[in-house]
Amino acid sequence: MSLPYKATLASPCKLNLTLDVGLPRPDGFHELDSLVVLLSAADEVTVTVKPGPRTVKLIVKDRRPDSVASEPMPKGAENLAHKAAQLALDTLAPGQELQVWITLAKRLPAQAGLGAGSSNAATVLQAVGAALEASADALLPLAAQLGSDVALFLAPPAPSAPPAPTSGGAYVVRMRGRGERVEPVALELPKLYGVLTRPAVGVPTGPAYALLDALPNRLPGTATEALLTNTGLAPPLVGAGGAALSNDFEAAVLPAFPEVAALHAALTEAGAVRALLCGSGSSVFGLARDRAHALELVKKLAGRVAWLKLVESL
Ligand SMILES: C[C@](O)(CO)[C@H](O)COP(=O)(O)OP(=O)(O)OC[C@H]1O[C@@H](n2ccc(N)nc2=O)[C@H](O)[C@@H]1O
Ligand SMILES: Nc1ncnc2c1ncn2[C@@H]1O[C@H](COP(=O)(O)OP(=O)(O)OP(=O)(O)O)[C@@H](O)[C@H]1O
Repeated sequence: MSLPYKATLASPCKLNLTLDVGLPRPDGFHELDSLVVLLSAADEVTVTVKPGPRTVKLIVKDRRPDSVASEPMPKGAENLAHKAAQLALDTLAPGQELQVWITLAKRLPAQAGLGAGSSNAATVLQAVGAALEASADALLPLAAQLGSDVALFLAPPAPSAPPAPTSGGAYVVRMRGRGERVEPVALELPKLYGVLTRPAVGVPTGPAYALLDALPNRLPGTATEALLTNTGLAPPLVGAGGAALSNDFEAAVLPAFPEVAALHAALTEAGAVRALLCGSGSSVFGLARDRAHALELVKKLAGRVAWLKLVESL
């Protein structure tokens, strides 16, 4: 262990290309089946691990524009980045005189379905894990304790997993269980471009699942399995009008949140190949044919939506 350790890392957001949500389990969580890519839009996390009295110190620099900054951003022990550091210290270095200092430059909106808080937690886990020379396998159970979405942000994949695509395509993860079971998928997806948008309102995750449960006679989607089995290695995501993309939350969240539905419609009207709700919302992704098309969408929508960003898959 070589201390002090210091790293500044991008903490990216995610996009569920498919999101099939099962019926509620006895523990209240929902069984998921989802294909996920990471997107270029990111927060920035600087982590320092050094000898000293056991403490976790967090500085949050809130860089979110005012238009999407109304959701609370915990600055102390409630912040997922702080929780991740505390959990990593307690589990990986019990009793050792070590401290973790974190600076979180927050750019991504919260309550957006982008998993930004989960990503922050995973980034901190990775940094503290690297400082303490912990194995990737040791971090996975910690991720699951912090939130359902945290594991998917723990890259690189386990050594036993198939390699990520090498042709400049997207790195795709299949997420199952309540979200904690993740495996890289050898899908040769082209790099995806699009515009990521968010209305002024956020959608909290728990209530979004409750809205889904309240839909009468709801049948969980099967888009993930269909995409993997029917289209083999080259899913025509962009070519087929984005028909392979799917999110079960759209049927519940769009009718309940008019601002989200309006944004979804605005993206379609602006010419996106497909407008897709991000996770449980409130962000909406507009899929573009290529980078030039994504830029065109940004120009059309600029000034009309609370937050937007040109993004590409990682
Ligand atoms: C919608 C997604 O973004 C899809 O990737 C995730 O499922 C959200 O994951 P997350 O924000 O990490 O969720 P957690 O913080 O673990 O849980 C928040 C709440 O969402 C609900 N929840 C979450 C995950 C899941 N598989 N089933 C659920 O029912 C539960 O009510 C839970 O209390
Ligand atoms: N580091 C953090 N970044 C963002 N939110 C955080 C963080 N730590 C705690 N939170 C709390 O978590 C809530 C939701 O965070 P997050 O951004 O992960 O939700 P989300 O965009 O809905 O993502 P998900 O796709 O996981 O549902 C916020 O409203 C905030 O109170």
